[in-house]
Amino acid sequence: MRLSTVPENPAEWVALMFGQVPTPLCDVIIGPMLAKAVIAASSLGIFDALEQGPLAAGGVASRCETDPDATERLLRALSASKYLHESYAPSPRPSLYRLTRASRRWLLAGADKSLHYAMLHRELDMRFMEFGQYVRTGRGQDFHSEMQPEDWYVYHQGQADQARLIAGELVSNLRLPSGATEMLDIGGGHGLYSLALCTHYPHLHARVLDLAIPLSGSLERTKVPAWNQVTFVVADARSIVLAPSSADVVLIANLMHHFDEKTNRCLVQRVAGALKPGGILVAMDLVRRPSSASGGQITTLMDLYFGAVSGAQLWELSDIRAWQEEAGLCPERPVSFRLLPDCKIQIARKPAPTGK
Ligand SMILES: C[S@@+](CC[C@H](N)C(=O)[O-])C[C@H]1O[C@@H](n2cnc3c(N)ncnc32)[C@H](O)[C@@H]1O
Repeated sequence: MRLSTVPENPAEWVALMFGQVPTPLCDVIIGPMLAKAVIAASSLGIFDALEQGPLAAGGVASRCETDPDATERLLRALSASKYLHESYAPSPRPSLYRLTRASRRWLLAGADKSLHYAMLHRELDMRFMEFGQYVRTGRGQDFHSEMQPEDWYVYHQGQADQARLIAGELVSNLRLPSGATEMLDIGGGHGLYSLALCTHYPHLHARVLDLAIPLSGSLERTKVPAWNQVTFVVADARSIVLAPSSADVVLIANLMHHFDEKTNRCLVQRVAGALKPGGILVAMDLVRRPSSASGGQITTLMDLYFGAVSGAQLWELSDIRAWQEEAGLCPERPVSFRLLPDCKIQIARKPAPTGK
């Protein structure tokens, strides 16, 4: 999938066909403004204000405690961009605005598949997108050490929103070693993958290791019994000592793209030592395609982004498999996520000792 300029009438369609539309202007003017408008609407509670039904701009403004005229501009921009429907009424009656199906599904803070915090997370990302500086110098920033304490909440919650969409698919693609009880979730942040696995495997206990742990209560931990099987530990994956032969399963999800090759190779080596014989390392990440010729707008931009924010990159599947093999693990066939095929699950098993 990729973003592109979509014509709205036959004249625009013809102009686009004949290369007469200045598409770069659409990308750099419309793209950032739309992103900022959706993020602002999410943070101001505009979508939530419309949850119970249509409202005029004045009604939205009074619920969100915002300026009525400015709110109307935002509502009109969101309607033109298909985030809301506007029912136009000739003056003096005000237009009414209501949620589209996509906004109701993805943008209400309380929706099952809410991406509310994933939207706010993007504001945080934008602070680090110094692509020009990165490309000039080749040096990335250090996103995790430069975040402010208040940023961590949005970061963990935003990552959690994304994880909720695919945690079920991750679980259905894993077969844990029989009798598995110990899991490490390295860079596990919000811990939702651990929770999903502990729900599925009631005898599993997961330890989530991360630079910062989510605030208790932020993920409604008390309501779900399997949270009792999950513990959070503040740890740096680059240096933490992992007890030998202590884990049945180690998950490294969306962390390798923040590390350079040497760090990843060393991490996989230490993980291999920490696995029990027959245990598995589950590496899950967006991967780089060998060439951008086959598309991949999402992955190539993310690759640039991780370079700029962490001085690292998306890795090719072959890199991850090579680190696993070098560590004495046996990589299995990779699995792709249904809706995001460039996100892969690469499992590798530690061989059990062969009997004499
Ligand atoms: C992109 S998030 C992924 C979170 C979660 N694993 C997921 O897939 O949704 C990367 C996580 O790795 C953590 N992290 C980054 N560097 C780390 C390090 N050196 N040691 C431990 N955790 C780290 C971050 O704090 C963050 O929670």
